[in-house]
Amino acid sequence: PSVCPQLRRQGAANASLGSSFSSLLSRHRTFKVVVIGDSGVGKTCLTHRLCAGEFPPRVEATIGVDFRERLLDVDGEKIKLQLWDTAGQERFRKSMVQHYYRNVHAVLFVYDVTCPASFSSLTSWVEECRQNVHGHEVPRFLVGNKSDLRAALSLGCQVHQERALSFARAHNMMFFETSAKSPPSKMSRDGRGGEAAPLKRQKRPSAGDPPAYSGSFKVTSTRIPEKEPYVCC
Ligand SMILES: Nc1nc2c(ncn2[C@@H]2O[C@H](COP(=O)(O)OP(=O)(O)OP(=O)(O)O)[C@@H](O)[C@H]2O)c(=O)[nH]1
Repeated sequence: PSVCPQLRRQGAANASLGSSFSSLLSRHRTFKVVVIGDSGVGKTCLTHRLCAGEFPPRVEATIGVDFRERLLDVDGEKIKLQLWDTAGQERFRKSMVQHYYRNVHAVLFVYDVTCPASFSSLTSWVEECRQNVHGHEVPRFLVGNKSDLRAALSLGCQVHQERALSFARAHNMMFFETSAKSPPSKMSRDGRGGEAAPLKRQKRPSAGDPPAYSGSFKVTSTRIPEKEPYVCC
């Protein structure tokens, strides 16, 4: 049957209104989380693990920034975590720094537990964050990565948890230690990398205390051979 052009136009307008309304409903709140730290500490591997559920078979130095997303269910609400995997090398990041921190909701400072130099650099990463995040406090997290390598190293070459914990306290951060490569399998629940779960509370936080935890990201124990070993110091 033929439909008069006016009705057809009206129908099309209703359909388009309906589809934009439903896309509005399915839109999730998005939280921008920026991941910062020296080159080689494992920012790409951690964010890949969190979003793809595996340790990446090969990685290259990040240039500028890579984006990864993960949908999370928080108290029944779906939220989108937008992870900004930033370049650790100065030459690949210098023009981008302001963009990293614009409208950021949380910052992850990553160091390598087997590389004390990457821990020493944290002071300048924290300072960079302070200079670029204006007007509001953002939650900040300290993440010690590559804990799977601890056993193979002498104690002198490692960053001790107590040291990291006191840094976290001094800078009002939560602290987690983890491995993007082979995390503790007992923390795995859903087969994907995901929520950070404190393993052991170091000290009960009180109103005056920064929240400090030692823990692990909940990730799978899939093992994929690395392309080439990364040497820190
Ligand atoms: N053993 C072990 N190796 C890791 C882990 N995470 C990353 N690596 C290795 O560390 C090296 C550097 O990892 P990336 O994720 O590229 O480091 P990045 O911090 O993103 O480096 P930039 O992109 O240069 O800033 C790679 O060889 C990874 O395979 C980990 O948890 N355990």
